[in-house]
Amino acid sequence: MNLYSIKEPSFLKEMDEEELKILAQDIRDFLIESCSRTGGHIGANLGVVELTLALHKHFNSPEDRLIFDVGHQAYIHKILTGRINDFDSLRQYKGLCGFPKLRESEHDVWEAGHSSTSLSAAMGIAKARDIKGEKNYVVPIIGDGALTGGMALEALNHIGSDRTDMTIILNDNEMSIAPNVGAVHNMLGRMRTNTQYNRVKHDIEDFLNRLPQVGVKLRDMADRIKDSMKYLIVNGIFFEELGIKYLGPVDGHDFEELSNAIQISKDYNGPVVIHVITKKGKGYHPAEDDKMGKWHGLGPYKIDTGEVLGSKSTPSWSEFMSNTVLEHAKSDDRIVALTPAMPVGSKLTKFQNELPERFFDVGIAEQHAVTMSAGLAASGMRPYLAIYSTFLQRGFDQLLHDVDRQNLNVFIGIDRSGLVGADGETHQGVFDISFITPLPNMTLMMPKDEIEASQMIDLAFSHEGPIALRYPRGNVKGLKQEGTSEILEYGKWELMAEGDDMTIISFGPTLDLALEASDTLKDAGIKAGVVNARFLKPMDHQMLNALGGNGKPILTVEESMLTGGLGSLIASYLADNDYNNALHRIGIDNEYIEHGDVGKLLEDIGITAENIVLQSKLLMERANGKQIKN
Ligand SMILES: Cc1ncc(C[n+]2csc(CCOP(=O)(O)OP(=O)(O)O)c2C)c(N)n1
Ligand SMILES: CC(=O)[C@@H](O)[C@H](O)COP(=O)(O)O
Ligand SMILES: [Mg+2]
Repeated sequence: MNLYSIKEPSFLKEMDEEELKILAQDIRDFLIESCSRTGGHIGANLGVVELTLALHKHFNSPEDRLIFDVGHQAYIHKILTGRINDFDSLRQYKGLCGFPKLRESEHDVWEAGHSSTSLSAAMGIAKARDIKGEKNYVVPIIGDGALTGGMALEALNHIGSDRTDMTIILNDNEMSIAPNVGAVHNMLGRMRTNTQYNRVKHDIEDFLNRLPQVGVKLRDMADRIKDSMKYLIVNGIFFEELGIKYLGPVDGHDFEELSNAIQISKDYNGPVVIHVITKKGKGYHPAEDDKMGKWHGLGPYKIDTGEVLGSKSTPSWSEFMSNTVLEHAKSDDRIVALTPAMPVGSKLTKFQNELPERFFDVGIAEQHAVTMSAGLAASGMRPYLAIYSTFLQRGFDQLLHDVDRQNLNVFIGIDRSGLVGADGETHQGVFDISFITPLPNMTLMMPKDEIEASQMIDLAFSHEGPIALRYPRGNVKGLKQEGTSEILEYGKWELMAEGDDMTIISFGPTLDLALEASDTLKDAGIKAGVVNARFLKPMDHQMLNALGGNGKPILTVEESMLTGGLGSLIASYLADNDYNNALHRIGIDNEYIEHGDVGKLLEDIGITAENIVLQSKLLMERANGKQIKN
């Protein structure tokens, strides 16, 4: 069939297995080709082609609610709900979102991006259904990786005890981004291989069902025998004991098996989990053979070779950070490294290979990772926790309650700080400054380049108390470290350009824009100094007193939320100390920033050299009451 003519999924109801197989192949071919140009989460999607077709065949979306955990595997769902023509713009500026998006389709009933939310969402949606007396199926689709997240386990605890009617699809491909880890993963492994147990269980149930109805007593006894035998033979005992009916394992690439399991679940009154076994990357060799998580999500690639296009010549920030930390760890055996399921993205695999006994991938468990770091520090270790800014949001209470309050020596590498681009509003790393700076004991830094980052890492490992270093997605500048590293003075900002008329204060990558703007402003006769506010906490009060004292206008620039950001902190400091410099802040003003090319997003927000120039002139006019020449 012509994929481009699909408007909604009801046509699937009429399709037989052979037709479905052909459609599955067409969708795979489309995804491999389309993602080769745009990039995207190709691996996860190739694994759920048959599963998504089966779900849309047997359930009636949108009345039945399909809730995708993380949401990175919803491309087939998007195709089946009439969005194939938008795939050229996948994850691009103003284009199709890489995750379910309420405004894109009535079939997207839940937005995500962060993992392990689907079961709690399903519980809320199912409860609302029951209270309102509606009749529909609620179907969360959760991966084996996402199932290890605390929220998912909290939700199972509730769903099982409440016996709320829903069909949980557990998509088990043995992979998180990297190979999945942990005891839940090991347990799923045992369930996967227990097909024999399943057969025995089925035979016993069959035997009991055939027993003549010779009285309640015998029937009760038979049930009890069956219950006690469960411990020996029933697969999925974990779910069954929680009160959730287990069906599986089911081959997720076999339409007949999928159909049978879904039909049984629909007839069952109460929560059911269907354990579906799939192969990540199915049908495309480079992705199918990938054991390292490279094909989980990536940029454009060559289809025939699987070569990823557009690789950079300098190391990524993640690689630089993790390898520098590894060098420290080699000479200090108190240093350990932790990651919540992101060894690939945070580039900790070298650390993992070289010092495996001091490396912990704790799975999708940010809260646990933060508190475990605190525990390590409480026992004299020097933990380094690499965590994406967006995922640290999950661990905020742990950062406050366990790390900061106890003033422990935890070093946090805040990866993907600032805008991340293609993943969009669920993943932008723009809130951490606002939620970290109120914590009394924290130190928070962001370097302008890798040389400064090196100095900050030195400082972090000798610092007493919690300390965090933000670094962006993308690559380091490729600067050469000359001689021995200079020692960074704690809490000191850096004057990068002199200028008597006004001061631009920024930090991290946006400093380059500030320097460029300062140069341009000279043509308009404005001498703008540039300050590198590399310590976001504590701020450099000596420098601020000097700037406050000279009374000249101050412009702040940050790739971060304005509320609680550096500009706000400076404004508060100036006001609290009776300085009345004219001030303007450039940053993100109370909105979520969607997906797209970071350059374009920065332009929209006004984080460009041109806008810094413009705002500087306006600020100078405001302060001096006279117009500046263009
Ligand atoms: C809270 C949170 N932590 C980490 C991530 C990063 N992440 C995205 S997908 C993924 C792996 C999910 O594995 P699984 O649920 O098994 O899905 P699969 O990709 O295997 O289909 C991870 C760790 C995230 N999205 N949210
Ligand atoms: C869906 C998700 O959370 C991850 O797959 C994320 O897209 C990874 O981002 P990076 O590509 O920046 O590692
Ligand atoms: Mg998985």
